[in-house]
Amino acid sequence: MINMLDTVLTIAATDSSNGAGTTADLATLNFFGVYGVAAITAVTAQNLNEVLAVKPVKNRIFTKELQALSADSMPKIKVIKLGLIPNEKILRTTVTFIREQKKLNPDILVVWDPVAVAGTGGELSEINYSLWLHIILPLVDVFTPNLNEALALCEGFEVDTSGLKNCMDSLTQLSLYFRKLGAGTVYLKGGHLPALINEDEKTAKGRSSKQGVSEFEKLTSYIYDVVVSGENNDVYYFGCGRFAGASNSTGVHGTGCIMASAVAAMLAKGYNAVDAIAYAKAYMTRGIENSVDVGARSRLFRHGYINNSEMLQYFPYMARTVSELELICNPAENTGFAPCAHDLGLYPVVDSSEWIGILCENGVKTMQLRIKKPESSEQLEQEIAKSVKLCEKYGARLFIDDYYELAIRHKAYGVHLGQEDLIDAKLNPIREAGLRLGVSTHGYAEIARACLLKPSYIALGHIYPTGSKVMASRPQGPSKLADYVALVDPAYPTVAIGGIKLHNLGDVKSSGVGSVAVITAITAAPDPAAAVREWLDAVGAGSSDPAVKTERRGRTVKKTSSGSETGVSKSRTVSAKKTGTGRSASAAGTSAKERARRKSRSVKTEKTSEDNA
Ligand SMILES: Cc1ncc(COP(=O)(O)OP(=O)(O)O)c(N)n1
Ligand SMILES: Cc1ncsc1CCOP(=O)(O)O
Ligand SMILES: [Mg+2]
Repeated sequence: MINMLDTVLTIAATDSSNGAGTTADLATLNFFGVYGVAAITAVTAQNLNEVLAVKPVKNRIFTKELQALSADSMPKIKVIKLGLIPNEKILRTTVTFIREQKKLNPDILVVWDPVAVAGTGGELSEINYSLWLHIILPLVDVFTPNLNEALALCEGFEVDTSGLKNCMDSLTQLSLYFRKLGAGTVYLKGGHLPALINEDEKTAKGRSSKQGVSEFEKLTSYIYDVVVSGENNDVYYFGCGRFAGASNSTGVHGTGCIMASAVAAMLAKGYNAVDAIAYAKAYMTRGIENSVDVGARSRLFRHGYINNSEMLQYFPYMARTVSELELICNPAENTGFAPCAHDLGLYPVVDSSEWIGILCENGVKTMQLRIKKPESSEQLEQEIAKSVKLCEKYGARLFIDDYYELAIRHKAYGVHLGQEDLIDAKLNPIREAGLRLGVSTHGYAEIARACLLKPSYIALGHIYPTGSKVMASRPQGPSKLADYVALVDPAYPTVAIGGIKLHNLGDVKSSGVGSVAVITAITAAPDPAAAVREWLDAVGAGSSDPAVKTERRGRTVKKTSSGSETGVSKSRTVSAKKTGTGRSASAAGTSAKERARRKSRSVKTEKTSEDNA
């Protein structure tokens, strides 16, 4: 169903082939469930081989289009997406219009896809954008150039292609150039990178490989996009396989327009820029993998309604450091963490071994020791050691928050780490010691990062306002929680956290989440033992653990005929393997209807001996 109030205005040209331009923009917006309106800047005669003609509309008509669309009789525009602008007259009118709109509504967002040349090669605009950057970029919230466009706009910049690290640093510098000129989030798409690497470098990089995958292969077998966003210029790397099916063509027609429209749609739906980009990339991968070869130079993108139950296989991976990004290039070594029960059930988070004792005695089977201000390192270690012993005695799963080295030393069941913790944490020792890893996420981009690390479970938060932790993001709410669960389940066990109380538990359970983590609902209860029992009745203690360590789910990275690897094959199993046990009837949110729906899904599940237990 389209939400008519989430309105996106596309300012762009028509494309007679409907592969790109305003009609493709409107199609994309439609498939994302937002309402699209268009102000046409030019009429182009194009097909999948070439641009035959570009005819700008008269500035007088263009001005009238904008006037009509911003009238009170129309839904309020939330996002403006800029595509092909053929000449300076139209550009001036556009800039004036955006300034006026931003004055009237400071929340309006602008996405700019700097179209100058068609994918098939034809010149589309007579504007020298380099001269306009300082005027346009301060008005732009998300700037989405591809590498060729970015290099054309930053004359003299040379991308360092000597290895993945240097290359990512170089793309970050290029993105920062646009940020300094005023752009909000810069989303630099790196698909054109291989064309910048010369033959000599190929052999040199092949020899310099340490891990069996040459630097050349790393740079050419995958696509890396760089996103720079936020006050601190936070860097996000998005990586995905390269689509092998496009090798006989110039690519898929219209991807720049469609991608920018998908980002605009997600912004209109209220997602932040980085989450919008993560989801838009998944939409792109699905449409590109299913694109149609009609025997022309470029292929036709295949649109479709978004449906989270099938989107995980198309999701990009996100990394915050280049060493994390390397995991994409070494899929065989990226084996993932030990699996845990698919439904962890009630999951109280407490700050002392005394609390751990109370939980164990009252039948809780999953819990976390989260000590934020230890009295001393000795006291911290003693508390961890004591808690591990208690949980061993009662057959309960104990996750240790943050202190993974102590968790390894004392052989806890698992560790819980947040997005910031992951930047410095050494994950190999956790994996090698067989401890489970739970990872916090707060939206699509962080889920994309969690999926790269292949944790034992994914925590989704914070669902409601919480007084137990200062949060950088907004509460997700139960509807987004349901979307996230539909995306990652059954590939990963899920845990909901943040502000969950008995009065909102029904909505949380309806999402199908496998576990509910709470702090104050139990620790601030007048009778904690009674509260634990009440919560256990409502949520359940979760299912039992898998009997044996099974193969971690992950993308099947297929070799293409040229020998390069691609993670884009249909046969990949990113969402296909459920390594946990079957769901217990009392598991959070698992209604009979929901279980039946999941069973009928076409995902293969891997049974363990306990599935039938
Ligand atoms: C189950 C669960 N989910 C989320 C968190 C939060 O972890 P993190 O983001 O690292 O924040 P701190 O708890 O360390 O403050 C959690 N601990 N447990
Ligand atoms: C640690 C943490 N991480 C996300 S929300 C949260 C606090 C949850 O506490 P409460 O259940 O009291 O809202
Ligand atoms: Mg933490």
